[in-house]
Amino acid sequence: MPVSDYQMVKAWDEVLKLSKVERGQKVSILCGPHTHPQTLQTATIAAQAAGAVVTRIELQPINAEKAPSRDLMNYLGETPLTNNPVALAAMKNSDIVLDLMLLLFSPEQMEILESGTKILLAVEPPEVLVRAVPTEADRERVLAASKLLKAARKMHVTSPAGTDVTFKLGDYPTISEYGFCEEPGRWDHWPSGFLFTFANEGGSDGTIVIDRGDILLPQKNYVSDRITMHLREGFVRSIEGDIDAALLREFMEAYKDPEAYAIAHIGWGMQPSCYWHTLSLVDREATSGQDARAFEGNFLFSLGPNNEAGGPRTTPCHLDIPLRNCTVKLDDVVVVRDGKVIDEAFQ
Ligand SMILES: O=c1ccc(O)c[nH]1
Repeated sequence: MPVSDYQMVKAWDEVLKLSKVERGQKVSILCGPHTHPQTLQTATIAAQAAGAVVTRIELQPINAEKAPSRDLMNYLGETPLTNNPVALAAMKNSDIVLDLMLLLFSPEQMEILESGTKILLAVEPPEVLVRAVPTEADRERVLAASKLLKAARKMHVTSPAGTDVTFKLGDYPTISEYGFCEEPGRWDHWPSGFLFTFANEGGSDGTIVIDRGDILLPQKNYVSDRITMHLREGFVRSIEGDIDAALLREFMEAYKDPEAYAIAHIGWGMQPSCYWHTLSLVDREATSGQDARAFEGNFLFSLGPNNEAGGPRTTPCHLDIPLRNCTVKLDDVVVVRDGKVIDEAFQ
């Protein structure tokens, strides 16, 4: 349903409080012509109400000639912040940046975070943001799970559809997303509620079957016939299936970048306020698909860049693929069984 400004301001109030935005702090709101006006206006009001010094930084979009669609995650890495020292300096001098434009997987994002500035990404439409306002409980639950993921040296994922893949772990950090930034230098995404790490270089082997009903992002569609990926030494070596596989192959080939086939982040969803089915209810261009990334019990794997975690790959081709009904095992502990999160594993 449509969201009232009052409701959206209250949602921002909660998120800014959880992010410890205090009187006198410097809040920069990064936006572009595609930013949702209600999100921008209510973020500005809530930041002022928190007593912050508020600056809006509007940047013009780039890469339209390179990206196959308007989706914000269709072409990552270069952003309107690239070669813009004026805006970069403003953000490095802020306590928090509310990113309503999307900097994900960009060197500039890393540079801003290293300066101690917090970055909270929020590009979902207001009705999604209001439905999935984060809570302290989300943070505690995701952090409890991340303790196990940090200590794991192997992830084994299976499914009735035929997925049977093993990832060697330990070389990359674990990233927890729970929708707010309470520590300096932290990046988060509202809404979220999931966690992931990146597989060791060359350490991913086996088969991933994207089953009927599983989701491809940024395509934002439910796969209608199975896609089978064979992985060897960290890269997808073949993508087999019918029309969905052919579309995915052509999408990836268009980037002309071998790094597009590299396994990137792997993890699972833990957000009870996000759902598998909602993608069928929203305008595809209005959402970046966070419901699909965060819904409880998915196994989420991605392909492409891993610079976010200090890895060497910066390919602009980034796919996020959440699967249902998987069983995820860390060393010998099952954390998701048949698509259900096993909370006892994190106690
Ligand atoms: O929130 C996000 C969104 C995309 C992604 O690849 C990771 N986390």
